[in-house]
Amino acid sequence: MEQAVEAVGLEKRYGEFEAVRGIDLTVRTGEIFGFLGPNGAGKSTTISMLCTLIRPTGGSARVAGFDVTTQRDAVRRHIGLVFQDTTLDTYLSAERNLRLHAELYGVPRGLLDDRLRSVLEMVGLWDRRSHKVRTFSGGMKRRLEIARGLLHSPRVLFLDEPTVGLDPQTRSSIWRYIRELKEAEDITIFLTTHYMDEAEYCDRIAIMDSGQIIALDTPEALKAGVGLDRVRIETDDHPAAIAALSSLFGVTATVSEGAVTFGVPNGEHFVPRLFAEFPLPIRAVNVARPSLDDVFLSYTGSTIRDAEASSAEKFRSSAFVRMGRR
Ligand SMILES: Nc1ncnc2c1ncn2[C@@H]1O[C@H](COP(=O)(O)OP(=O)(O)OP(=O)(O)O)[C@@H](O)[C@H]1O
Repeated sequence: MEQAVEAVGLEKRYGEFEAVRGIDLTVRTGEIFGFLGPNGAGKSTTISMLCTLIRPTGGSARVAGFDVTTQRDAVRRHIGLVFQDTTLDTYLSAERNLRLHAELYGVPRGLLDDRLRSVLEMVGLWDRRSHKVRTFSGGMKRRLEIARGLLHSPRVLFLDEPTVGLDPQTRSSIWRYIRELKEAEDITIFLTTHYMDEAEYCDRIAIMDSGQIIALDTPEALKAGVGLDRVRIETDDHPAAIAALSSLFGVTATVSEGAVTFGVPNGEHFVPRLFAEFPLPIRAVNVARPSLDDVFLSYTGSTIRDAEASSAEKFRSSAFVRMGRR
């Protein structure tokens, strides 16, 4: 069976700046594939190249079997898009928006009514089909966009940050639809997110940082690869605690978010030893299995949140320099 997405050395440069640095990637037909990374990592740029919205400056990619540079129309006919900014006509009804899209994509008339009903039912909007979109909440609009993206039965559905800006309840309902979709349709879903918890729902994820894929596997395998549980302890004397941890157990600890933090291979076996042998009072202890944030941390040395904060900082200081130069 052909792969849903295949990229080889895919690259996008803006002048000197390499937004995407020659990535290799294969997405299997039928999987939910997530692209995870901090703001500015290159996720949207990659997805835009795969959707033929921007042209690569190097490498190649095929989507649904078609080349994104030389067979752009064929790629477009076989994909659905849901992007961050809404492109719905809010003065029209939900159904009208979908019918316009169907015309654009040449959905056969004989199939349209059934298809319209099935996608609107899938996202729970069949009863609201005749309402104007401007009366819809943010979550309903996003669901309608997902329905629209599916209307022409695409082979690959691209979702760029499908839940950004939505409240937690709406986010989880969007995810319910995405998972149901995978059961109901013969489709591959390729999405970007910077929410760790959402990446957990994907069959496989690629973690992206500074234009490169730094890890690619199932969420479980990536977390298992970290190999260490994270232990956090609160004490009255952090430097003494760090020294004791090093001399007694040979672990290297640091202070993170106000607690002494370190990794050990088997957290639940380590904690009883800690209480038995540790020379200082322990006020609180917390043990956690590795998260995807720990995966990111182990590859890049910083958390996704820190990476985003530092890229925002870089942006602010370059804006400041630009302003100063005026
Ligand atoms: N048209 C452009 N010209 C110059 N630089 C660009 C352009 N588009 C994107 N970039 C830069 O490319 C880098 C990657 O951007 P991209 O939007 O792909 O990141 P992202 O991972 O999708 O982040 P976000 O979640 O914020 O969209 C960023 O540093 C961005 O500033």
